[in-house]
Amino acid sequence: MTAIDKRTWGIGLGLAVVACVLVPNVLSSYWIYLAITAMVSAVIMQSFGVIVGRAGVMSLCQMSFAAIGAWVVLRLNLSDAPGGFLLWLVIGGLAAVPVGVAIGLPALRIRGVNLAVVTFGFAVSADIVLNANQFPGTEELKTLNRPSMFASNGKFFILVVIVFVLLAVLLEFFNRTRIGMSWRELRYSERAAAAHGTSVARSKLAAFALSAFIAGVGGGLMAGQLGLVVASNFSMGQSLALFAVAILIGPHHTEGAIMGGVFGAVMATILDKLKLPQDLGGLLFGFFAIFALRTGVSQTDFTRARKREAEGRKVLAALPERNESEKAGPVVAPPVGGAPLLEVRDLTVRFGEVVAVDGVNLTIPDGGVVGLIGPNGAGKSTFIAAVTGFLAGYEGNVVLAGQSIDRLSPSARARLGLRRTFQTTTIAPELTQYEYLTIGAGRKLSKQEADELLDFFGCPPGEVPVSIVDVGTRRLLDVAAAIAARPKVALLDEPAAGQSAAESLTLGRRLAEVPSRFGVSILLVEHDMELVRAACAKVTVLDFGHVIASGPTREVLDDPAVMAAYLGTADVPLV
Ligand SMILES: Nc1ncnc2c1ncn2[C@@H]1O[C@H](COP(=O)(O)OP(=O)(O)OP(=O)(O)O)[C@@H](O)[C@H]1O
Repeated sequence: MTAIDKRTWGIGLGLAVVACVLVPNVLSSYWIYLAITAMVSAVIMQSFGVIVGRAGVMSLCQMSFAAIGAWVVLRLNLSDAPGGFLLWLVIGGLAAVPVGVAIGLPALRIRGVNLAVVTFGFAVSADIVLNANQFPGTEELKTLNRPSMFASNGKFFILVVIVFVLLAVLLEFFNRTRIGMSWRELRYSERAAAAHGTSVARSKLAAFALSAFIAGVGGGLMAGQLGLVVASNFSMGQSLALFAVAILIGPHHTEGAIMGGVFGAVMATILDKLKLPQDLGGLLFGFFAIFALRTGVSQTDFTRARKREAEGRKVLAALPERNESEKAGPVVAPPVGGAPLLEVRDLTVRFGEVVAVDGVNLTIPDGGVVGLIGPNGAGKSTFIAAVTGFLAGYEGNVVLAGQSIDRLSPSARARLGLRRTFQTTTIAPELTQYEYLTIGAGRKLSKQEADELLDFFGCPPGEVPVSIVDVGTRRLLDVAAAIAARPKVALLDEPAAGQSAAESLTLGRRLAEVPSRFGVSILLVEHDMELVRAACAKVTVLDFGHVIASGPTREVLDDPAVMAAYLGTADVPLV
């Protein structure tokens, strides 16, 4: 935890204590009740924070999970189950988890609006079931038994604050785990997350499970506040309105969850006082949320980004000027490498009638840097996609360190030591470079290790946020993140796009150094021949999906057939 994090946590906890002292002792019973409503909503907002804010999944059924929590708590209360309210709260939260996972299962195949429809469908079904049935205790008029310590509304407010803080701590812990970090990437790009070794399925299901648990606890707290609940407390309209608030405010940050809770409670009260229908609140939130959905940036994200960017700009302004020859570093002979490490045999990829890769054989030696070149549309990116598992239906074999990996998913291949970068990078702009390197590495990096990597690839200092880094540097950061994982082989797809000729040559020299310095062998797809000459001892040339030449770089690049393919004098496939 950084010093800033510690300070923020200190202030947050201090404010929680102040609220627990002031609210019960200073406010009137009406405002205490409203404060409880706001904090219960804030807990439910935390559940939106996980699924919507972190994982970027459009879930419209969080109130249905809350209903499950409330139902279980009231059922246990009705049968005077042992353990009391606090234990029932946990059980209520846990009861929502399997349902959350079940709703999350379709999320493994669909995303975006389609997934929103699935979750909305569940909310509608839950609505119908809840309206047709009463919550436990309603018929018997048995209201919830609060623990004696938290019996009064003032004391119950303190309990809700404690639960909120405990959940905030749990989330802080979770956000630092591998799965929690992966959510931040998942929100922007599932394929980038998979390329970093994240199991997208596990990561999404974990988000559904955790958010359902928190919503279930929120529902239980609502039962504790009201004594008895009715179906309309958990209607799909409520889910929609809170979803809109979540998009607008960004409850994945603790202050956002509180703001969302307060906003929801206050808006309901204002509408009530003005004798306006509550649905108007949902409508208003929805209207504003459209703007947040369009930009993908919530209020808290925006505020935090501005602060971070201002600090990042200061760091950039203080950097000493370095000329290109200083950055270039030593000239290293392109490494030939030793025994075969990645072997691709007879690889064929078809897209309908188009044969994008046609029986390609290619070997990356241990400790070597091999180039894969060819004109636009030759099949280079398709080759990388197939080898790394992103195109499942290929023919041929891919063997990594003697092990056939054809049946493995992209994330499993990444975890075995096969990393890739993409032609278009989609790094979450809210991350700092340090954070992105950690996600790429899949482990905690020491500051020294991260600094060394960033410096080696010519990226700015780690605390600079990605949002103020130019596109060319983002590509270098992507390469640094792939190397940070210390894979066996990294497959780099045009890493020099967006670089000047001098920067490109510098990158070539650096890549030549990677095997000896980081123990990573490389397949490099590039159009910049100077870079290829600087980095690669061997080159394979593709044209129309076929290998037209392969061998030592200098010989291959001087081959007339290769020149013809590049200069366009060959108007038929060269086989
Ligand atoms: N998803 C797809 N569906 C259909 N055809 C595709 C698909 N992806 C690639 N292709 C086709 O496969 C061929 C090879 O494309 P690929 O992107 O692999 O070439 P490339 O060598 O990487 O080109 P560039 O240098 O422009 O990136 C092209 O004819 C392309 O149109």
